[in-house]
Amino acid sequence: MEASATEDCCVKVAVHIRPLINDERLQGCADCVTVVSGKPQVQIGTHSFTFDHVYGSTGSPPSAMFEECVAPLVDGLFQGYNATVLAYGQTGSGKTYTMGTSFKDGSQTGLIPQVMNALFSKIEALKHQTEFQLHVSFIEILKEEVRDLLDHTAVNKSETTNGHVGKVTTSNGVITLAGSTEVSVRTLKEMACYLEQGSLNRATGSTNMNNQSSRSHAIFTITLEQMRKFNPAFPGDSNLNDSMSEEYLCAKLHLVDLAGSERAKRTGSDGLRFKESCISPADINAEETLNTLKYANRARNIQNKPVVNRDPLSNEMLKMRQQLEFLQAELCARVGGASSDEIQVLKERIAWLEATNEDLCRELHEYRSRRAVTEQCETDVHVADTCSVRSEGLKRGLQIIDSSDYQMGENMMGDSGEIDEEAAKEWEHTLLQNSMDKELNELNKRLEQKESEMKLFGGSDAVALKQHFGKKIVELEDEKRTVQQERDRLLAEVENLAANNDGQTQKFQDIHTQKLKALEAQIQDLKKKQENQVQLLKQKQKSDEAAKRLQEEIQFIKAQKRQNFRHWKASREKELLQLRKEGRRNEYERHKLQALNQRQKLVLQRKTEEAAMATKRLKELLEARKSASRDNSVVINGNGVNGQSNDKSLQRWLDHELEVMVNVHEVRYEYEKQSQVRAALAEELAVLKQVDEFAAKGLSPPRRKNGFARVSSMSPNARMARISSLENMLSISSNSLVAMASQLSEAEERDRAFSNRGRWNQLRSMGDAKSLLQYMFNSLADARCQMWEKEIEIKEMKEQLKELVGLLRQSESRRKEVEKELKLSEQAVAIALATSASGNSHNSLKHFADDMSAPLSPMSVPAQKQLKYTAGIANGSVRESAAFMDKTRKMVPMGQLSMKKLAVVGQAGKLWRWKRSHHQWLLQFKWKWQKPWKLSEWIRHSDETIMRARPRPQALPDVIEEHRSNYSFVNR
Ligand SMILES: Nc1ncnc2c1ncn2[C@@H]1O[C@H](COP(=O)(O)OP(=O)(O)OP(=O)(O)O)[C@@H](O)[C@H]1O
Repeated sequence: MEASATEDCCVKVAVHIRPLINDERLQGCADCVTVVSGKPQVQIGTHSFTFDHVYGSTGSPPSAMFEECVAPLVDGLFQGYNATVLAYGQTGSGKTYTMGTSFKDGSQTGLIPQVMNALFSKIEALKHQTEFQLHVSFIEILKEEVRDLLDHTAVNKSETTNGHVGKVTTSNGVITLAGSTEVSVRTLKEMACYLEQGSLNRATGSTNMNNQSSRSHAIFTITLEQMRKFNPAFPGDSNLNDSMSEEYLCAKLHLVDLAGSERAKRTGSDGLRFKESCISPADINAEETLNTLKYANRARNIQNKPVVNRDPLSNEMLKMRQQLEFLQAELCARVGGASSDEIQVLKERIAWLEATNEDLCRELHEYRSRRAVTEQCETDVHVADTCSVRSEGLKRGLQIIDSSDYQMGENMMGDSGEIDEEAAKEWEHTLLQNSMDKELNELNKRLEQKESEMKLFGGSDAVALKQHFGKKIVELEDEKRTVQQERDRLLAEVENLAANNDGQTQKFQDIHTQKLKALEAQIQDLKKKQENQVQLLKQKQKSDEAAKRLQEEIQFIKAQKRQNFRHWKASREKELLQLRKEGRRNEYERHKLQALNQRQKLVLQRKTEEAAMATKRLKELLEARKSASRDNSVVINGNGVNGQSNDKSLQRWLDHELEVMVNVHEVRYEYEKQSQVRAALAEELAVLKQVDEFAAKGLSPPRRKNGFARVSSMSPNARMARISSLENMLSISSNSLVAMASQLSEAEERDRAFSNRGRWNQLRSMGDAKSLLQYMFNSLADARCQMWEKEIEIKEMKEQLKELVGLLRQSESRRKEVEKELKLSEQAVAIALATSASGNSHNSLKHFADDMSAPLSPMSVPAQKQLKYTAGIANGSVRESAAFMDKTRKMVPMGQLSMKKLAVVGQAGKLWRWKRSHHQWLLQFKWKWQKPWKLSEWIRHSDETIMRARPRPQALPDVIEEHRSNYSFVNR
């Protein structure tokens, strides 16, 4: 921005929405701020605000903040413009984080470190033509005190005057800080060191002074002085020569980390150029976030007039230089410039240059298109190569897959290699699968074989086979014997024939010999067959044994299988039982949880409705106030109304104001309550989620305090149901909180505006003031009297409560005593029965029965009567009180009483009436004030007590009666 271009400009405002931090997440906070997509617009509840920039959440990324918002200010610094960057927002909204005021270990996240980087880069680029001097100061403002953070002595001495800076205001309104350290810096490292040192001093002070950081403003100021050298004849020429002139500029960049907005309210921010508004998106901070956004939105209307901070002398010189330039230009124009020859030469030169330029452009174009073509070709070739390689690879892969003796090619490269590798893997897989299939088939075959063998050898066929082989052997034996006989016969014949020894005989002999040989062969054959049969028989025996063994094994396996099945069945049944048990427990838990969810939801809904009512009422009151203030101003400005009606309108106005205040108080109270409820819900949700995480990892969750013990034992389904219910409730709570925050912020806003204008502007005369004061006095007196009455009532109620508690305790102890006695008497009955059963005399039983008819204790508690009363809240132990029972028993008809006695009875009657009214009151009190769940607990407890107590006094007389009338039964 040049000095000549100086114009008014508005303060620019950017909103930085930080993410929810852990603490907020733990509190179950929800995001209540939304960014309108593509626009620098923020929405919270029903409110909508537009800024110059929005970062974070779903706005622009925070990393762009420096370039878009602060870098132009750094550029402006080099042109002599002052600038200020302010971080405004509630405590914990991220101001320090955004500014980087707590700069540590070279962290680059904040704006200040980025400013320093940009500053030094620019200095480096300009140092050949400009001389720079940099100074920094770092101060902290807490209330009215200014503390120098670069003063070593200031550390740990915040109570002393050391390090404290005096404020001096000069005549032209510029504020200078006397005594603040302004250190000269030469390098980035030095500057970073000072920032770090100052941050450290601030942090130290903060610990000493109870989190001062959120209550104090921190200002880091960078002062840039520059001595620019330039040639006045050619302002654009940066070459240094003897005729150089100098220009001095000095500008400051203030980087301010303001105090938490809710603590230190508005500060004067004259001359600010840029403003970062940090906000927390958490619903719990909704009210303050709204206030911040409203304030920031208003800040956009502040107008600034930037001025270059120039040395007056160099300013004057610059003006003169500009004038000189202007005059020179004018002179040139007037004189008419150069000769026509020169112009001609120049024109020719221009034409030549233009032609050359055209040629060059054409060449460049050709070259570019050639290059494009070459590149395209190269690309095509490359693509073609790749394709061919791929297709080759594919082919090869397919060939390899087709061939049965597939081997993976190790030298395959590139894409084809990948394809082949994939194919190889696939093939390998197929092979493996085939071999496994084969193996399986083999096994199946063997199994089948075995089974057929089993069939062959086992079963009833085996006996038949054995018989068959036996028969076969016998047949063979017979055949053998026949053949042997035939042979013997033939041998004998041969011998006979040998003895005869003639030609014919020789012939017969030969025939016989041949026959014999054939028979011998037959015998041999038969022998072999016999041996084979024997072998077969042996084999058969072996197979039989094997079959037997197999059979035994099968039996064993079957038995084992049966046993396993029994075990499995038993374990399944056990599991089922367990599951059923768990199911029942889960069901019970589910019901319990459902009831709890329902109850809590109802309570929350009721609270939310109450809050909504209060909020609505507040809204109406605020609207009414707005229109009323308009009416009032009309009335007052009109001056046409008599004093009485003016008084009335002032009184109405006062009542209204007070009502608004009370309503704001009510909404704030509801807000606090709602926050507490929300915190409790969030805590439970966090625990449940933690338990869920542990469960997902198969770990047992850590032990919790009493309230959360049941969370750990919840079933996953119950947990899920509870989580969803809690989330639902949290969302309701969050909406309610945001709605309340919105109205509270509105009320505060209007109240501020109202207070600024002056609350008492409505009062125009002393008469008005006096009358209103009188009205106020009366109202106050009324209120105090009412308060006094209420206090007395409370006191009385407290006393009654105390008394009732005493009575309750008394009757409780009495009940216990009675129960004890009852137990004793039961034992006595049991003993008596046992004694009578063992043949004791009628007398002893009679004696016992007499004993039983007599009072059980000196107090003669009418046990049946006492225990017969109907169950209910009012019939709590108070009614059982011994005193009350005594009084009841002592009542006698009025006619039988003397006057003296009547007086006593009258006293007793009074007491009795008081007791009765007291019990009625107690009944009402309990119904009214007891929490519903306590009440139901009480009912259950009292019912149980009665149920336990009731049968005994009834059973006891029955038993005695039975003993009295059926004595023979006892003897039997
Ligand atoms: N943009 C962010 N991203 C992540 N965490 C952040 C961001 N902004 C702030 N935080 C975290 O929020 C917490 C509060 O931030 P910070 O101290 O900057 O707030 P503050 O407004 O300066 O508070 P105070 O007014 O008390 O000084 C810190 O733990 C910080 O790390």
